[in-house]
This record gives sequence, structure tokens and C-alpha cells, in this order.
Amino acid sequence: MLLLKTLLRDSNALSVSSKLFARNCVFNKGCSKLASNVSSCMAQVGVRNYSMTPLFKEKTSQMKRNTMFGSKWNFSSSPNRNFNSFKPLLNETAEQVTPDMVNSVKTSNTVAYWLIGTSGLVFGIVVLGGLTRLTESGLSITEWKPVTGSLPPIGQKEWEEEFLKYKESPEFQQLNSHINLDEFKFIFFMEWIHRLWGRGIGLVFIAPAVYFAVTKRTSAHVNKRLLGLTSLLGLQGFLGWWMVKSGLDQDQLNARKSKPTVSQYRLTTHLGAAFFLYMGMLWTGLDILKENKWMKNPEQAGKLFQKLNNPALGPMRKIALTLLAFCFVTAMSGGMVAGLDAGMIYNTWPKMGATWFPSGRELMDENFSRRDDKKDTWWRNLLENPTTVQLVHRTFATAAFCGVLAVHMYALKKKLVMPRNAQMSVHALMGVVTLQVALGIFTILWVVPTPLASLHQAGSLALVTTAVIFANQVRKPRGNVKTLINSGYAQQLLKKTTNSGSKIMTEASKLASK
Ligand code: HEM
Repeated sequence: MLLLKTLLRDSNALSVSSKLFARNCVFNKGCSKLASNVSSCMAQVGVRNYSMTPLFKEKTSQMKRNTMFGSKWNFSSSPNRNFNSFKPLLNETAEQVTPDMVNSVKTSNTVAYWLIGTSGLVFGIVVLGGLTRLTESGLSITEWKPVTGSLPPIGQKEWEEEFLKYKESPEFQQLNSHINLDEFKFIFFMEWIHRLWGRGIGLVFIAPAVYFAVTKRTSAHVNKRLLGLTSLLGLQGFLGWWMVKSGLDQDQLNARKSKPTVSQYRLTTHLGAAFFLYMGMLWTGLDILKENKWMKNPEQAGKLFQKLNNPALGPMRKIALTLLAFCFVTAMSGGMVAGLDAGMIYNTWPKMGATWFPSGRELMDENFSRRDDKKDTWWRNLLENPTTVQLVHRTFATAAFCGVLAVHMYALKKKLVMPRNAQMSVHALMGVVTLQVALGIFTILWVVPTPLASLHQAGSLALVTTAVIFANQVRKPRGNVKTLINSGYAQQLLKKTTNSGSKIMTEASKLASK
């Protein structure tokens, strides 16, 4: 105390005390006591209302955050900044709790909200990409300039130069030779906004990811996921250009015997990567929120774990993942339909034309083969013949609908063993798949009107969203989280946090009223 008083009389009292505070403020060595001691010492030596200074507020909130998540990020001047601070607490609880385990659950909810928000931007760009394709605007920009391409042409001269480049493309020469500059500007802007949105997602994702990782707001576990998602995001930009190129290159079009459109394989790969990105961001965000909620309500979490560990729920976990995979594959088969414009034929439902199925000869047409021995006929038809591709999509969609219906009925039967939120997601899944099938049917009946086809595409993402939520909810907790909660560590952590938090606040308000 004497030392502290002497220090505080010094002209540099606040900064010295803050250093002292930071140096010693180690959670389990009584940080709450230290906080109030520093405050009352301050008060005694004349620094009244220290508790109301931004410095004190910042330190107390840092302390609370660190207490909660075991962070080492802010107390950089502390010699104890590693996990020494956890030792006494770890010793008090089960031996199997290690600092690494504690570290693996420290990601804050802010990171989760950012991830979920960014997945919303990915949702948006997928829908915009669909609109770009539906308005046949995707081949209007004939170059890929990752940085300088952020700006559209400015002034009449630049626009005319851009239009000249487009005039050299197969799409203009074979399909669009009638369009004028104003019409070109429309298709240019559709594609330009799509690309700009992509760049925006890159910024909104990568800059905060680096910030969160550097300031140690994310666990090692989440960092790995962020790295994977960043790579996927980079790959997605490249896939976009790779796809566009397939529609600009006359040699490739000749090989495919196609009019100037992008390859359905590349379109589906680009769509699939976007779905993976979306699912990865959403899944990681949901994981963080869920685990933080468990750490804050260990008792409730314990009860939920009992449900999740019930062997009767085992098959549901596998079913949920299979359903998610199935919805994804159905969406990809839809991508193939879109890539081949296969929705423009057989505009009847449930029959395909006058019969239930087109003839075998039409479905397995040898003209699609590129080999002399015709051995590639079957798979080329499955992936390149619009009639067969449409039938494949109809089949997958029907199977996905029946699958969800069966799971819904099974879930009603297993109601007692299923967590409540998982039951709700199965109901949502049933609703969304019904809507999605209805949208698909009307898309085909009305010969692919742009608004409906776009809604159908958004519906596929909504379906995948509900399937992700469902699979995430029936998943068992990670080993580390389970250990922290089952060992009583989380309970202890919570008790300490509440105590220190409330003590600090009481002390702070007392001093403020003096
Ligand atoms: C679980 C159900 C379904 C899912 C997940 C699904 C998903 C998709 C997806 C992702 C696309 C690509 C959209 C694009 O890239 O623009 C698509 C296209 C399409 N789907 Fe489905 N679909 C389903 C059911 C159906 C049904 C039942 C039909 C009709 C019988 C149908 C007809 C179509 C058509 C015609 C297209 C092409 C639209 C276009 O050219 O933009 N879909 N579907």
C-alpha cells in the first residue's frame, strides 16, 4: 500500500498505476481485490473517481473478458500473460483440463456475428450471380483485372473502348450483335457489381480475420477454419474467372459444340465453392455461439449433453449430415440445369412431355459421346444432355423432398430424445423443402422467368441453411468443450467471473458516489 501511495503521488501517477495494475492483474490471483484496492488507494491519495476513468473501465472490462475467455491478448506487459493464470483454477478442477482446452473455446461472440454476417453477403452474391446469368450479362467483361477492374469505365471514350472489346467476343458476334452501347452498359454493370461484391466480401472477410487472429480473439481451432475459408475465398475469385473464360474462348466453345455460354461444369464448380464458403462461415459462426452459450450456462449445457449423448440420437446425427449432403448435391444438379439452360425444355410437371420419362434413346443419345468406342455415352449424357440433366435434377429434388419428409416423420417419433431447437429446425426444413420444390415446379412450368428462377436459387440456399442448422444442433459437443463443462471447470469459471465482475462493479459505483 505504501509503495502504491508513493507511486501515485508521482506526477505520472495514472500511467504508473495502470502499468502496475496490468502487471499484477492476474485473474486467479485476486484481480477483483486488486481492482478495488487500486481504486481505493487512488481515492485515498486524491485521485477520486478513478473508477470512472476510461482507463479503469477499460481495465475492468478487459479483466472480465479475460476471466471469461481465458484470453492472453491484452495483458501484454504481464509476465504471467501465458496460461500461468489458469493454473490454480485448473488444479482446483479435474486434472484433464489443460490450458489448450481453455484456449480452444475463447472465441468471442463478435467473431460469430461477423462470420454469420459475412455468410449473408455470400448468400447475396450467389443470388446476384444467378441474376447475372439469367440476364445473360456474365460475359460482358472480357478481362480479369483484380485491382484496376474495381472501377467502371469513365467517360464516353472509355465506354466505347470497353464496348469494342466486347464486340470481339463470341457472345456479341453470335448472339448480341444487335445491342447498342446503352444495352451494353446494363449487362456490364450487372457483371461489374457481381465482381465488386466479391471484392467487398474479400475485404470484409480477410481484414477482420487477420485482426481477430492477431489480437487473439479467436481460438486455434477457429483460426484453422478462418484460414481454410480465406483460401476458399481466394479460390472462388479464381474459379469465377475460369468459368467466364470458358464462355469467351471460341476453341472451348467449339469443343463443347456450344453457343457462347459458360461451361456447365465450371458454373457448377463456382456455385459449389460458393455453397461451401457459405456453409463453412455459417457452421463456424453457429459453433462459436453455441459453445459460448454452453460455457455461460454450464448446467443447461450438461442437460443438453445428456440428450446429445443418448445413443437413440446417434442415427439422427448421421441422417442430418446425409440430408445436408443430399441438399447440396441436389443444388449442384440444379447448377447443371442452369448451365445447360435445361429448364427451357420439357416445361411440364409431373410428366416430362406426354410421358413420365423421355425415351431411353433421347436420354442416352450417342451424339453426346466424344469417343470412338462410345464408352463415355452414359456419363456424357448424365452431365451434358439437357433432357437427362433435367431428369437427374427432378430425381434428386424428389428424393430430397421424400428424404426430408421421412426425417420429419422420424423426428416426430423421436421427439422425446431430440433437443427442442433441433425439433424446430426439422419443422423448418420441411417447410423450406416444400417451398423450394414448389418454386422449382413453377420455374419449369413457366419456362424459367427471371424472378422465379432467382427465388428458386435463393430457396436452395435457404434449404442448405436449415440443413446446416439442423446438423449443427444434433452434433455432439467437441471433446474439449465437453471436458470443460463436465469437469465443472466452466461452472467454476462462471462463478469466479460473476463474483469478480460484481465486486468490481460494486466497488466502482461506491467510489463514483463519493
Ligand atoms: C430440393 C429441391 C431443389 C433444389 C435444392 C434445387 C436447387 C436448384 C439450384 C441451386 C439451381 C441453380 C440455380 C442457378 O444457378 O441459377 C436450380 C435450377 C433449376 N431447378 Fe431446381 N431445385 C430443387 C427442385 C426443383 C424442382 C422440383 C424442379 C422442377 C421440377 C426444379 C427445376 C429447376 C430448373 C428448371 C432450374 C433452372 C433454372 C435456371 O435456369 O435458372 N428444381 N435448382
